[in-house]
Amino acid sequence: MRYALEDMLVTPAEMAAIDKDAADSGIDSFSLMRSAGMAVSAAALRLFPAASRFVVLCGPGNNGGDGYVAAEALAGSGAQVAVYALGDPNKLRGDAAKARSACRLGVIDLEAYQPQSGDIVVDALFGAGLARDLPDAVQKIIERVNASRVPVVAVDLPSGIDGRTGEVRGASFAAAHTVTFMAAKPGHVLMPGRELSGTLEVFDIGIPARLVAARASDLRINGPAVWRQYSGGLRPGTHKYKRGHLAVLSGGLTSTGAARLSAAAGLVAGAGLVTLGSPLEAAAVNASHLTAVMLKEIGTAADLAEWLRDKRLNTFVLGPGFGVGKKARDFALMLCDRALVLDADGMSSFQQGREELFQKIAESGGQVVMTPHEGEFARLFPEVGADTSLSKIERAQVAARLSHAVIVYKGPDTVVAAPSGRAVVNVDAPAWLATAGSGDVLAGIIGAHLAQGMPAFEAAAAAVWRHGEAGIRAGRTATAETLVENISPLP
Ligand SMILES: NC(=O)C1=CN([C@@H]2O[C@H](COP(=O)(O)OP(=O)(O)OC[C@H]3O[C@@H](n4cnc5c(N)ncnc54)[C@H](OP(=O)(O)O)[C@@H]3O)[C@@H](O)[C@H]2O)[C@H](O)CC1
Ligand SMILES: [K+]
Repeated sequence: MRYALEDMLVTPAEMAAIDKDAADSGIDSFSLMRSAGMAVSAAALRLFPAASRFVVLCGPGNNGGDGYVAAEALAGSGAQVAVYALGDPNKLRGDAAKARSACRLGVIDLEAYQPQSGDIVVDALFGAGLARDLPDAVQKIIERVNASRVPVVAVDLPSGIDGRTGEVRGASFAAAHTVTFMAAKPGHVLMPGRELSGTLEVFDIGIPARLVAARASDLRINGPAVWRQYSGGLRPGTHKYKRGHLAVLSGGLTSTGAARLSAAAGLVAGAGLVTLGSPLEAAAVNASHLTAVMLKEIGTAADLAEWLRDKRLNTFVLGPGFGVGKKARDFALMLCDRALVLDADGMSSFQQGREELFQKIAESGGQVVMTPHEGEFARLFPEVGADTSLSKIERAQVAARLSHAVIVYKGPDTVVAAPSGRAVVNVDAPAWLATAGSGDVLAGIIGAHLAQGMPAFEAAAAAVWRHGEAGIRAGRTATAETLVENISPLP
């Protein structure tokens, strides 16, 4: 069996258990620290060959231990190196104490460090063991370094980033590059940790991949490896190939554009047929803008019930521009037993009465995907949104469990979570993807995948990835329309 470490996400607690398993299996933990420190030294030399001086900042734990190994290796390569330590280096324990005594350089107190032009900082203050907010004195040093614009190479994580949540604990270095070990951590992919980590290098220090995989939960970086086994069946010529019929429900006369964007995206993303269900008052305006997308008059719950007698109608998008209120609630409850993307107003309509929706989803066994951004998430799951002890991944997992739906928790670090706890974090979205109508396009792509028979989790994860790729292709001046034009085939 092959374990793909490249897309795995491992929490600091899981990593600590993996370290222990490695030691229990007879692997020498100091040799792991040596590999870690050597990798950091190699990265620093590779990225900054013209540095006048490497300044290694060492903390009180094993992250500091990696720093002493790196400092010794940098000095051994002929570079100028200075080491500054937090706390008394004589109090280091275990492997970190060993690394300190194998380093021939003198150590200066951390607070004395004044960044100079030409310095490259190697940040080995805190890594996976950061347990609380940083002390004020350390925050001051970090702010001093950040203000000086001296480049920082972080060991494992930029000090101050919580590896589980990506949150800043008081202050954090803004690293140019981070070298982490064996697998990326949630803190490297969740904001603001992702931005503050700079470029990320995952270095294999020699822990067998099977030990990592044995402790890792079902948490991944989103990419084709997560859903390729299903996208293969979507290609013309394969025996599973079907294109499905996607239905998108339009809002009233003055808010029809959002649903048309979803419909257009659904068609480009591969749904065989797309029908816009429109209230009569908006039928003319919709008709004047549609060509390949079909139009059907759906104004009332009775119209919808009649339409639903056609069991081939397997997938719906409800929410974009639809309007908040009873009609949206009634429609959503009628659609829970089909594949349903509940977006925007479709979700906001359940700020009150969500229990009925969640129960219906659980009972119907349909494939429901909900796509909240931060504000919608807080409306639908206020108690989860307000729990600051949880990471964004954990909030999405709790919401998925509560609602029985697949949750696409949108943002620059979109998380897709299933009720089972399975989750992916998306990392390919460019900043300019946050443009008006972008969410409507995403809802349409998810709908297209569901219509083609992809399971809800994979349909959502693949859509989020494809939406990000469309953003990259559309470039900085992307609009919702150009996003649709730039949806490319699924890999
Ligand atoms: N397999 C691997 O990934 C390997 C990783 N290595 C490196 O080891 C670190 C993790 O080492 P650890 O000792 O567990 O943790 P840290 O060095 O990050 O920090 C622990 C010490 O820091 C103190 N601490 C924690 N938070 C604070 C804070 N806010 N303010 C002050 N001090 C803090 C903590 O003290 P406690 O009182 O909480 O015990 C510890 O003294 C990993 O990141 C890698 O770099 C190995 O080298 C190789 C294997
Ligand atoms: K660090």
